[in-house]
Amino acid sequence: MSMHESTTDRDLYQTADPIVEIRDAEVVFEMDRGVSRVLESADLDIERNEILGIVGESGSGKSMLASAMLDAVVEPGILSGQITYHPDERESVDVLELDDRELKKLRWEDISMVFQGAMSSFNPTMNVGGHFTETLDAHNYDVEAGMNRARELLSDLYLEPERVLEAYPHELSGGMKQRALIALSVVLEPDVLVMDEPTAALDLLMQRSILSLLEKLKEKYDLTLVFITHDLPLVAELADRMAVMYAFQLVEIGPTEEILEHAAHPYTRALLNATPNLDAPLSEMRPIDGSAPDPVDVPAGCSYHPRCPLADDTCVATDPDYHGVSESHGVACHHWAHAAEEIPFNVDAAEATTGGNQR
Ligand SMILES: Nc1ncnc2c1ncn2[C@@H]1O[C@H](COP(=O)(O)OP(=O)(O)OP(=O)(O)O)[C@@H](O)[C@H]1O
Repeated sequence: MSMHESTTDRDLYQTADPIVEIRDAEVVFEMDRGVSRVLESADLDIERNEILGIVGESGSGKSMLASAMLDAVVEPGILSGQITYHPDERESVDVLELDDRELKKLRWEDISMVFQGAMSSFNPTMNVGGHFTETLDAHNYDVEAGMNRARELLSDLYLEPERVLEAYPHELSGGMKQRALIALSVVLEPDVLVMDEPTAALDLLMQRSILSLLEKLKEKYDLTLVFITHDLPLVAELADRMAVMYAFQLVEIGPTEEILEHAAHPYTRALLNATPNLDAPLSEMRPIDGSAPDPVDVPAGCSYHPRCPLADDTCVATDPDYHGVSESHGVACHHWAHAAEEIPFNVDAAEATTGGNQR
């Protein structure tokens, strides 16, 4: 898929006031068994103050996209493309041109990211308060003012500030640790908070309560939120827009409600049909037939063709361009216009996207 053919194509992933612009972002790993392209020509805007959900199966490249945004792709991965951060409408920062010191600043003070499994990144020998003072100190912030902000954030997240600041990581439950980590991630007042699988290690009740707390935090502190997840119900509930990844590419982008009701990519429709009910636990999801491609051996043409019921010779031969389903809804599929008709939502998915589930 290539998304830079014409102005019309660009309109599909461009937003009015982007805080981050990702253009033609690619990540490759040179492996013994060949070149592994784990992010392919990704084009995406993150709109100021939106909640964006990035969804897709495990291994589809979601974390790579997030790491690319912060120039944080692990060695020996090679990132190319253009990442631009706009602190405000008129200012532009070329993220891939920043030196180490500037990058460190960007990653805490502008675009903060909670990595997958980050709860274990707390230093077990340091109490939670120590993590806050160390972070504030490392960035030359006024520690006293910063700790006041930390206390306020912790209490916004329904934690007892003094108790939590004195506690060592092992003394906190998973949910408490996750909330303390969120407070730590935003203590230096970033504009954007990127969360990779923010609730994966938590039970369902804790997941939902953390999400509603994040929503509150977003309003109070004017944050832009990006969720990377395979939890479709989470995205349905929270995100203003969603981006769907399949095989290291963005295959559909648009307003969440529009995609839930009129998904135009066969993969998105399969993903929605695999979710029995957007309120149901993820464990009840039915798998999609077939398996995701190996990054060293991605099928030619449309990479979804081996699993797609609509695939024909065109799909085998040609990588689809981006098409506009509406002004703000784009899809990379040759057969997008017939997808809804050919792949109807099953009853559960239809119920979940139209009735029953108030979004
Ligand atoms: N250090 C690495 N070296 C080589 N390949 C890697 C490395 N890290 C990840 N990959 C590969 O990159 C691809 C995309 O991985 P990524 O973690 O972005 O997927 P994901 O969609 O976030 O998956 P998950 O939901 O499981 O976190 C996968 O095929 C993965 O095996």
